[in-house]
Amino acid sequence: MAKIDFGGTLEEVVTREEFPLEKAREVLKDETIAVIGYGVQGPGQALNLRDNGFNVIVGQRKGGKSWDKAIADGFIEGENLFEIEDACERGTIIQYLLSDAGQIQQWSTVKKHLTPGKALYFSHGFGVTYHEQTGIVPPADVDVILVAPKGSGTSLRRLFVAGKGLNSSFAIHQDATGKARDRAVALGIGVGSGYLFETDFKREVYSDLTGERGSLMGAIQGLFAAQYDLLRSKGHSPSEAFNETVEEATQSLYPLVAENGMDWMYANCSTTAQRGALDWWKKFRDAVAPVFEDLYESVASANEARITIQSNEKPDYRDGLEKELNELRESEMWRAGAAVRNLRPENA
Ligand SMILES: NC(=O)c1ccc[n+]([C@@H]2O[C@H](COP(=O)([O-])OP(=O)(O)OC[C@H]3O[C@@H](n4cnc5c(N)ncnc54)[C@H](O)[C@@H]3O)[C@@H](O)[C@H]2O)c1
Ligand SMILES: CC(C)(O)[C@@H](O)C(=O)O
Ligand SMILES: [Mg+2]
Ligand SMILES: [Mg+2]
Repeated sequence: MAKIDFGGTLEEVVTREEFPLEKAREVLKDETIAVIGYGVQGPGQALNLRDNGFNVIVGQRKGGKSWDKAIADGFIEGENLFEIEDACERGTIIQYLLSDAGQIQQWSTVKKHLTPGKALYFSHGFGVTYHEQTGIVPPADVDVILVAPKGSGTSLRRLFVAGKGLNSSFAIHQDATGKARDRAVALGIGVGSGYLFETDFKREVYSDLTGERGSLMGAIQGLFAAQYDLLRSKGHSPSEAFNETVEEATQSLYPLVAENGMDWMYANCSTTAQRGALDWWKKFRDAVAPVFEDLYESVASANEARITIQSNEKPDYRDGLEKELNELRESEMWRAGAAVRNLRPENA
């Protein structure tokens, strides 16, 4: 593995140079990879694996939009698209990509087909780490591995098509065959990862739940809303408030951060902006630090897992979720956002 200096800490990562696609194909040449679930990660991983030349089948509950999407993506019923149980029987590697709640409900079906020597693959440490809540305890004679792309399945596919690659973490929970590590890394390369860094199931789920509730999704909406609401309350127009809060961030400044880091983005703004940002960022950090402490505690105590599982068990959960997403979409800030997006020259 390549040793990389991450800000002073040496870590080993797997790159495409040392583990090229040809090697991944060799490791998995006799495997049937059954991707179970065709929601968001399922399509990204299944299509990338298929395009990379692996033997992929899809298992998905028949009927409904995920099944239809698999058909639209070229999977053929009875050939490489099956009901979940059928695919689990055929697969030598079972990529368990149902929703985390769906994994609990289908576990007894999947477990039946985990015969000795197969591999059970997750893209999240959730089911195994919170086994007391999920009941997911794999049999001892199968490999249990993880490859967790660090981003949406939509981005995994888009970046692959563009010739780029999302980074993923990987982990080995159980090595029953002596091949678990090679299988995990080969699958990580096969699904289109840019590079792979090692973790374990618990660290993956703790960091992932913190990230998505925090700076990736929850905190960012909170920060945007607080600034937008302030500007509106002080008499600024919606277009001004939205542009100064969201549009400039996503369209102008975040791409600069992605390209060359925060200091470089700062250096490409005025000295006035730099003075202010350098003076204020620590105040924001200190204000939210206690919230992040609460968040991590809620993750580590399994409280977040409990909330996720219990809310998903409600029969009307999907309707409620849609209502909450709609509330966000219909808020003034995001209606202003829709208008702003329409005004981008490329959308005109
Ligand atoms: N969404 C992402 O981009 C993303 C990113 C990284 C990791 N992950 C992880 O990947 C896994 C899959 O996540 P996802 O967001 O793609 O899932 P999802 O919510 O899109 O669901 C995937 C599929 O599960 C099926 N499903 C749900 N409940 C079911 C049930 N009870 N019985 C049968 N089928 C059922 C649905 O038909 C759906 O097609 C999860 O472990 C998740 O944490 C997701
Ligand atoms: C895409 C994310 C947020 O990284 C993933 O963790 C998820 O749960 O969907
Ligand atoms: Mg997640
Ligand atoms: Mg994530």
